[in-house]
Amino acid sequence: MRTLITEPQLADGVSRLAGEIDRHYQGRPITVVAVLTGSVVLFADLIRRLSMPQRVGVVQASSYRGGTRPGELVIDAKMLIDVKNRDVLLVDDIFDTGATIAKLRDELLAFGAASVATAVLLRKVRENQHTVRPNFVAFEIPDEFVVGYGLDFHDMYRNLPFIAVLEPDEIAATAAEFG
Ligand SMILES: O=P(O)(O)OC[C@H]1O[C@H](OP(=O)(O)OP(=O)(O)O)[C@H](O)[C@@H]1O
Ligand SMILES: Nc1nc2[nH]cnc2c(=O)[nH]1
Repeated sequence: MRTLITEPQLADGVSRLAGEIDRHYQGRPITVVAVLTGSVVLFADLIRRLSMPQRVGVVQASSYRGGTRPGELVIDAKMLIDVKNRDVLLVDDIFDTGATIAKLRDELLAFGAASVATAVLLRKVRENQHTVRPNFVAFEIPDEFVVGYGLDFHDMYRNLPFIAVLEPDEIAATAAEFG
């Protein structure tokens, strides 16, 4: 695999992201919502760097089940805490097509959120992206399938402390063993 973003670079990026979010909210309380599963590593690091009072919740969204291309987007909001009249910060690991963020944003507004802002670690620079853009982005990356720091392939690699691009032979071997 080829490292794209190292562990120290990730730490700097998350601190930068937290600084931007802090400056935006100016100490106002927020409800931070993690998009499971990919955002768990970013989420744990980010919320500890934010300085405003926070309510913390989760929602699940999944569309890349076992592949490098999106399939049907399934959202499970059973574990979501009440967001009515709250300023919500939705946190995800990556904005690729943007379908996940766009749909979740609409759902949170439909649940009565007062506002919804979105923060992502990575935004892919690619064509055919949703026009709804994330408000806070730590890194822009090229259009390649990445893993690590929460991002998976067949639920593997989420534990890597860096972001890497998988080589074609690793994609084939991982699919053969864990697919
Ligand atoms: O911008 P998009 O094209 O919608 O892609 C981004 C989404 O894809 C990944 O989730 P995935 O469906 O792989 O589920 P996971 O979080 O459980 O890995 C990632 O965590 C984002 O939520
Ligand atoms: N692991 C992983 N999941 C994604 N979901 C959308 N894009 C990506 C990606 O590049 N890597």
